[in-house]
Amino acid sequence: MRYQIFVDGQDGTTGLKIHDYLSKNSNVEVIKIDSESRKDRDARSSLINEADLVFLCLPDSASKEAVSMVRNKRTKIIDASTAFRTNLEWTYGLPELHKHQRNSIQNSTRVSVPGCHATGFILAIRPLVAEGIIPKDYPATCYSITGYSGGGKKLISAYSDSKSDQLFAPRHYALSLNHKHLPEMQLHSGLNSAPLFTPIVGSYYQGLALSIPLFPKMFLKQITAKEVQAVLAAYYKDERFIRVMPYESDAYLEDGFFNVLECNHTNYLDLFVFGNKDEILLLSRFDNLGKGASGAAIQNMNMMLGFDEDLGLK
Ligand SMILES: NC(=O)C1=CN([C@@H]2O[C@H](COP(=O)(O)OP(=O)(O)OC[C@H]3O[C@@H](n4cnc5c(N)ncnc54)[C@H](OP(=O)(O)O)[C@@H]3O)[C@@H](O)[C@H]2O)C=CC1
Ligand SMILES: CC(=O)N[C@@H](CCC(=O)OP(=O)(O)O)C(=O)O
Repeated sequence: MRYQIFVDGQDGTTGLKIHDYLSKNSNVEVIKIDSESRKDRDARSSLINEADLVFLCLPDSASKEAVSMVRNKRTKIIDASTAFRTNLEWTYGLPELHKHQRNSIQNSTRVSVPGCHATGFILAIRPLVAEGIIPKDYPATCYSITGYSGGGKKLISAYSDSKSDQLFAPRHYALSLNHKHLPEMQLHSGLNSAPLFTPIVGSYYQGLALSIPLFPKMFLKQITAKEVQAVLAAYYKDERFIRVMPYESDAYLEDGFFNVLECNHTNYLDLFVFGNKDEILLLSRFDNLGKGASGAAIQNMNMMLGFDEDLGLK
């Protein structure tokens, strides 16, 4: 049997990338909406209820509207927006979160895809909170550098169409310190409060690296950077897509610089630990359109439909 799949938001950045993946999967049949009807409520509703699984690749408000249109118990939903990521009736689509999460996703009909920055933060810090190394009330901070495709069609066209010098420089944003990923960062990291988070968008298409500076003197246990690497390596040892890199700070620099693009076009998330006796830096690197969005969405679909979790992903 081939599963019927509909992508609401099929012509957007995340939707198009999901289509690429689906086109290589012979177990699914993609049903499409006419482009000019893509915002027509009745046309969308009809396809949503026809499908076995629907990806929502829409702004939050349109995602909520789509969910309200489901009239049957069969249709499973994977939502890429921020709308349901902290809704406890939904399952957070991060199978590597802890040992029960994969099972929850497999049995769920409503899964939200984590935000890209949130993915990088949670996967790096959560094991250290769970292992009683970092206290729950640790005042965490993090910063991120990301490609402009994370901003969807609007930001992509701003970067592709403009010749403004400003766009050649990295640019901070969310400086009111209220980035939309903060609630999920708090809920799923195990920390009592959200980190102080400052993202930076760069003049390149895709690829993300999120850094978390840490002071071990504020930890519950005394531990070196090298031992932190070992804790993360043990925590993720059976995870196909999380690669905890060996503790070799200098090995990751090319001519003195870190390569943020190395995981592009894959579903890998690489975790690095750098440090000295007084300071530790956790760094997660991945493709914002891969493990940060469409790759993660496909990984969730594979689990929800009973395929191999890595089917079509590399
Ligand atoms: N880009 C990324 O890296 C990531 C994005 N996300 C999230 O995924 C969702 C989609 O993002 P992204 O693909 O980047 O966004 P895009 O802006 O690239 O695409 C969104 C698509 O949704 C369509 N759309 C808007 N409103 C409606 C509606 N009412 N009914 C039907 N279609 C509608 C748009 O139509 P039109 O063609 O007219 O613009 C567009 O094609 C967002 O919630 C975003 O936050 C999540 C993780 C990463
Ligand atoms: C450059 C840029 O604007 N990036 C987006 C990331 C998009 C993303 O992962 O998240 P959502 O799914 O929550 O939209 C941002 O930081 O808001």
